[in-house]
Amino acid sequence: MLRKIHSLPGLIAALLIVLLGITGAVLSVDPAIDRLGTSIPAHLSVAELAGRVVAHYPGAEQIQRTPSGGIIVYYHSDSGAGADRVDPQRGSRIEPYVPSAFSRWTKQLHRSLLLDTTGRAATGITAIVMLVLCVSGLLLLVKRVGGWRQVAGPLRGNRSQRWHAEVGRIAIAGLLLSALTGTYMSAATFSLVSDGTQDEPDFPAATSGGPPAPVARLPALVATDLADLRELVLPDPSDSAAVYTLRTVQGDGYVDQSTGKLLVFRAHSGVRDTYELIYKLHTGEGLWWLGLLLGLCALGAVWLAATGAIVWWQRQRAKPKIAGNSPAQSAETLILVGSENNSTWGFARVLHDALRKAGHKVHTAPMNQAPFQRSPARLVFILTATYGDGEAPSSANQFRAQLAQRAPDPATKFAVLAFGDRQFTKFCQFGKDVDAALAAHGCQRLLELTTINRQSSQEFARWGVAVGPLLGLELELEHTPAHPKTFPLYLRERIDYGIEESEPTVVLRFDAGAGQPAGLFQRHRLPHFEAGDLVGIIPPGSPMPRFYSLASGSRNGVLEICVRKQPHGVCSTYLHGLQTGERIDAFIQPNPQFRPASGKAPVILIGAGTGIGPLAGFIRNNTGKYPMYLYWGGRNPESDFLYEPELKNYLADRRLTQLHTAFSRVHNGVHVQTRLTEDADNMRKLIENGGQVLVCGSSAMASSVRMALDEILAPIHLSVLTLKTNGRYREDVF
Ligand SMILES: Cc1cc2nc3c(=O)[nH]c(=O)nc-3n(C[C@H](O)[C@H](O)[C@H](O)COP(=O)(O)O)c2cc1C
Repeated sequence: MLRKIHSLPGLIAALLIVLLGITGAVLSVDPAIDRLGTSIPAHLSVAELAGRVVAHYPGAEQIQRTPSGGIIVYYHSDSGAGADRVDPQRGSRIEPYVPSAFSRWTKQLHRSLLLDTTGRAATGITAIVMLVLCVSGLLLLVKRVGGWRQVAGPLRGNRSQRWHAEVGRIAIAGLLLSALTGTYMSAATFSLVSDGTQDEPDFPAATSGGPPAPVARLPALVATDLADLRELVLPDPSDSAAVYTLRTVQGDGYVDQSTGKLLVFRAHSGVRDTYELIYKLHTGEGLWWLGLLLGLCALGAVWLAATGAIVWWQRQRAKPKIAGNSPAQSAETLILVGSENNSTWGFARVLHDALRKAGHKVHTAPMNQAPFQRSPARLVFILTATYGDGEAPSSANQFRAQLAQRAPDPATKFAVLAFGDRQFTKFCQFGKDVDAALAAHGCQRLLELTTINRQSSQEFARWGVAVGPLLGLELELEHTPAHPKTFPLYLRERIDYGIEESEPTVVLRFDAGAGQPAGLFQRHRLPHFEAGDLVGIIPPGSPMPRFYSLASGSRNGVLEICVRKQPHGVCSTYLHGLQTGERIDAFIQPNPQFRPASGKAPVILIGAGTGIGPLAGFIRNNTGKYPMYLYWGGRNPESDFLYEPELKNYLADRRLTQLHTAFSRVHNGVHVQTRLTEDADNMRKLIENGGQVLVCGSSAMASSVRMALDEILAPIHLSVLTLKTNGRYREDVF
């Protein structure tokens, strides 16, 4: 619902938001330019200024002070009427005052789209839409990150989602201010609220009628500071009944031209002061720095409209399209889906199709629409993502409450397939909660809960292999989530390890094929990537990409991965068989969470086996020589000390501060977690100094490391969970 409130009005008003954003940003520069060309004298009275101006302009009719402090004189002379910007110190001309036609046009476009009343109404409605977008966007952001406390924390999601949320949270205050003030000003334009400008003072009933005194000596003007002046309208000297009209920040009045007394004065009402404050806060007039900030936020609105449209389109593309969905009333099997960004639906569709092909009558629906009461189905598959910080995704946020009221028949068998990301502290938490809730209602598990990390096609296929026999079927579940366009890579170099241990591991270095003939629009250039990102490689004969952590960044000129040959592994066997010069097809999947934080705090890198790849990449790119400590576990130093020569060079040139290795297949062999425990004092010191931990390797190794570190950190009242919550513990686990 919240998402609909955010995306629908956003999409409808997107073009107007873009237009108002651009024109608002252009206009925001005016106050700063105006302020730049203005010198503001301290403690000058209106009388002094007017005296100086009149000396240079005997035909002066009006003196105006702009919100930025500039002084404009409107006058008539023998050559006609004119307006000049004047120097307040001398009263002499600086330059003719010619308001910019472009600026006026932009203002009209911003206020009324050059369409008069209809346009004003449209911009007013856009301001209200902006208000709705700001509030709903903020609530969505809070939901996304898992609570108000995490609002400033790291953002997750694909690139467009992250950019949308990142710019949104930076610009929200400015956009909210612009939207609120814009809405109020529109309401004032249509007299829905008062702006207080109608409260004019009454013209004085009588004046002294005496001869005009020099303006510089009129007491009411001597008593008015120039900083308070808005406008002084000078009287016609030939009319003895005429008066000065004085408009100031505090109010408006009339001054006798002979006695200089304030004949009438009417202070501005609270309504008027409020309107003027709102006007100032919207335009930045008189607050040039605020104007510039609001201008940047207005550009942010343009960016948000563009990225918001992309995010919406991506979500539409991934929307569920389930063919042959049996009615719930006749279905034998239910597939219930919990999803936020729709990718889980792709997996659900593959399961649906496979079961249908095997003759099952399947009904697939969002978890919030679980038809337990309407359906005779006694087999339920739950495929659900986790969102926020361990919470339900939007299509499942009512599920547990509904379960309490309308639970499935206890004879129902169920299996939960939980989608998540190991980078989160609460990995697949919602799936785990649902699994426990169904069991608590007496339903039987068909299979233990299975987790799928980062939409892994392989893990999904393995789950199919496990589920199939329980249903008396052979379930071949092949699903490849949409991936970016691939690019060719050519093997430039390979370094083989582990042959003696019969555990072949190879470091492969690819380039973009500088020596290959280029097509018309082809460039032999690697796309941008960083060490720690993932490369998806599509082996021949399988549409499923396999992901490998990158050991280099594109700035290193090569794409480097470290691959261990897996028994029966389709892709690892393919990669191990590659000869230099051969081509593969690949794409990059950014993994921005897995990077060393910039700065001087120590970085503790922990890995085993091929997990050294991205860690070696981080050290290679540590050109600032910040403290980096590597703890790495291998099998045998003779055969599989991966990156040995490079690591020695990094130690020598201080890109690496300390290297701790652990080998398991030697006399008294140990694993990497043992090294950590041996070095516990050092480890505690590094963490107390703000250290960050990056772990890469198998999930078994990562879990042993977590246990060892929890023990090491207990005396200083810290834990892996606390470090994870603070973004100081990151894992890349396979
Ligand atoms: C903002 C955000 C928050 C997430 N929070 C969690 C989480 O707390 N635990 C977890 O295991 N996965 C989390 N994930 C990962 C998703 O569950 C995972 O990417 C899932 O495959 C997305 O499925 P969907 O596209 O159907 O929503 C989060 C993803 C995003 C974008």
